[in-house]
Amino acid sequence: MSSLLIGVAGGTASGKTTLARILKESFQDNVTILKHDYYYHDRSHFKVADHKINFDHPDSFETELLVKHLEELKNGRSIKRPLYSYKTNERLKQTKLVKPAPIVIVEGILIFHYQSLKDLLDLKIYVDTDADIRLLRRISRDIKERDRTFESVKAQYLRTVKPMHQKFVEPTKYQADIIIPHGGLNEIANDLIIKKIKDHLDQ
Ligand SMILES: Nc1ncnc2c1ncn2[C@@H]1O[C@H](COP(=O)(O)OP(=O)(O)O)[C@@H](O)[C@H]1O
Ligand SMILES: Nc1ccn([C@@H]2O[C@H](COP(=O)(O)O)[C@@H](O)[C@H]2O)c(=O)n1
Repeated sequence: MSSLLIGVAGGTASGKTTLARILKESFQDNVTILKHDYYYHDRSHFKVADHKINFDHPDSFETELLVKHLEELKNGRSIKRPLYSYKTNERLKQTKLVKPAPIVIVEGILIFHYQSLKDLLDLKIYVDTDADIRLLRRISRDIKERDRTFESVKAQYLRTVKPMHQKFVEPTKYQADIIIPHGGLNEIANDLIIKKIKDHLDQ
């Protein structure tokens, strides 16, 4: 059986990681998760506080490498994925071995932007959460987990995150097979996706 590739897109802090985690908890070793964020270009020479970097533009990622890795996984071969630090904006020297699995979830704000990536996906899910909720979540998360200050989150949001969302992320919503409102813990939507995955595993 070839792997089922599921793409989970949506704005920052919409609940992509939360959905991927719920699917992983349900299907354990049957699920492998790859984040587009692992493939950010190295920007360790900048500090986010400089507000110089645009992390929300499609060119910020090494998407060709992600596409290559997804093809490898789909063909049953392991890959060594990059490791990335949001704290230092750095692609680390080490890599992590990822084994193929029946379900591969790839998640990221911009994954439906690239035709080559979209073509690989068997199911495209867009997690749709209101911008004010996402911003509130992002402020808490970035301060707690990504070593940011309120001022830096605010400046980055206004300078790049919001305009890039409007220009590049939001339009990809209409590329999705399923749009999940109130992303993160939408139980009905999550149950429907779990059912779809079960059907694939039972084939
Ligand atoms: N339904 C929800 N209710 C409250 N907080 C949530 C919900 N879904 C996600 N979060 C929180 O919001 C933050 C961003 O969620 P996450 O799933 O990491 O989003 P994304 O991967 O889209 O950036 C995290 O701190 C997460 O715990
Ligand atoms: N060094 C970095 C890399 C990325 N970001 C921001 O992360 C967001 C994407 O991740 P989500 O979990 O929120 O989907 C994106 O909006 C980037 O601005 C960053 O701040 N620093």
